[in-house]
Amino acid sequence: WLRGKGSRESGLPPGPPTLPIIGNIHQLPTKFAYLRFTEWSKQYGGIFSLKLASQTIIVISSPRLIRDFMDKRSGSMGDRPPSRLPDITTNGLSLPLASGPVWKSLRRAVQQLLTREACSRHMPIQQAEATQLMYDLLKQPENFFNHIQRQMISIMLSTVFGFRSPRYADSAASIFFSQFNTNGRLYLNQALIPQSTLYLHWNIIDQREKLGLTRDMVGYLGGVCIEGGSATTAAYLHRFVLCISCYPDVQARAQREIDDLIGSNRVPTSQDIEHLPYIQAIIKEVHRFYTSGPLGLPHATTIDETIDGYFIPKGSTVFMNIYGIYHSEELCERPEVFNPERYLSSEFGTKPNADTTGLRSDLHFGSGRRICPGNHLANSSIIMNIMNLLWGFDFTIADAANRDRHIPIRPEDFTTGIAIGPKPFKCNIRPRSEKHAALICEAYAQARPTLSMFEQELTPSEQKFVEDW
Ligand code: HEM
Repeated sequence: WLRGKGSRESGLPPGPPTLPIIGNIHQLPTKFAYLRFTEWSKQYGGIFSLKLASQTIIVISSPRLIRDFMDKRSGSMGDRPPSRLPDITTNGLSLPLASGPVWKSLRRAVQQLLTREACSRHMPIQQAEATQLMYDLLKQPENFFNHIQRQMISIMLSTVFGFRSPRYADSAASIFFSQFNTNGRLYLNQALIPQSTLYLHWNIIDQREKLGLTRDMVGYLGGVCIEGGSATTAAYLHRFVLCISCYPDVQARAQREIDDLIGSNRVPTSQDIEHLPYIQAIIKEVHRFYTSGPLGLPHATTIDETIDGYFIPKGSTVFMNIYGIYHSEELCERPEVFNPERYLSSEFGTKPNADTTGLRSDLHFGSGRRICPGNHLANSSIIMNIMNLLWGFDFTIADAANRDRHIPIRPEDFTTGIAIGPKPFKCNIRPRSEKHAALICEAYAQARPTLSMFEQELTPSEQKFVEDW
């Protein structure tokens, strides 16, 4: 039964030479696989294959093939490869890893929570939370890393469960995270959460049977939203702070743009973004430069497929090499440089005459029917926070070693978890003027009634924090 094991079957896309039995296992790095995959894509092209013993891995680094294969044939590409450990710890109920009817029910429910229309109902609390972030930065700028995480966890708690987390330490957020981390599961505790505040998740519970959800599935859904939704968006904002601190010219230009539109007599609102093309370009460039999930999440094929004359057997694991596309020298001028301007001269930040077939601006959210269901929520948080931060604060990198290196793009400076973000770093954050600081305090006072609607379940120490802060 070992005969042929590890070797590449004829008809598969090309790839690095294999060894008997193990295939390419010995060449796979344990960390930062996207860098090796990107090197291989330069050698073997927009689609290549690897063998891990008898398992076939397909890596796609061509936007055209992502469109034709992963987006258009999403029905046969939308499964996930089996993952034994997470399946044991979550009973197969974790949406990002789930398959078959369980995935269908969970996906329908999450989409209901996060449609564009549903997200517009979350705007007031997102806006109020973004205002608290400015206020937090005024009061304790050195803790910016945690303030950003708190905000994102709090938004997810409010949108999913109807209550917020006003501070980071000993908060509902940390309790949820510790439950999630220790048990690999997160239960919805109805006794703790009054019906009146459980406005959204309650909808899901109400329709539980229609959606085909068990009580356990509802619990896991909440956990996945909080974990997936907050870690990714917080890591994005950490990457933004890093980029903007290391590139003072970009920061100054963005501030000129926002000053011309808004000045210092009011805080930004969500409608302002339409008139801020350079800031829009910064948002895209941060996604491109430091890709959150460089290989997305793996997909799996449910039937035999052919693409561009290659055979892709049923059960193959397929990665989209988002990092490789965003850092392709064929597509981008000097991809290793943080340069938002590239998005002012072309829609996808590509160089003149690049072949942009199949490119889209949201590759970082994945593909096909598995595309990130949290994209609207993430986008609106990102837009609001980036406008606020550039309007209200000056950022300078505090650590001279980082400043001299210009920008730490080295993979070892990044976390390797669910979403790639910089490890904690020091940054000096100061309000741009006393007038800006006063407006931030005023905006926070105005945001308090919205925030307090989600504060009916605070612990006494959280209550004291809210009163004193
Ligand atoms: C900047 C922020 C975010 C980025 C870059 C991001 C990126 C991604 C990516 C690449 C995938 C895999 C898609 C695929 O398999 O093709 C994904 C899946 C997922 N994301 Fe996000 N995400 C973000 C924010 C959020 C938010 C705010 C939520 C809110 C709940 C969320 C919930 C999920 C879920 C539940 C899945 C699994 C979907 C499935 O397997 O059907 N994400 N995300």
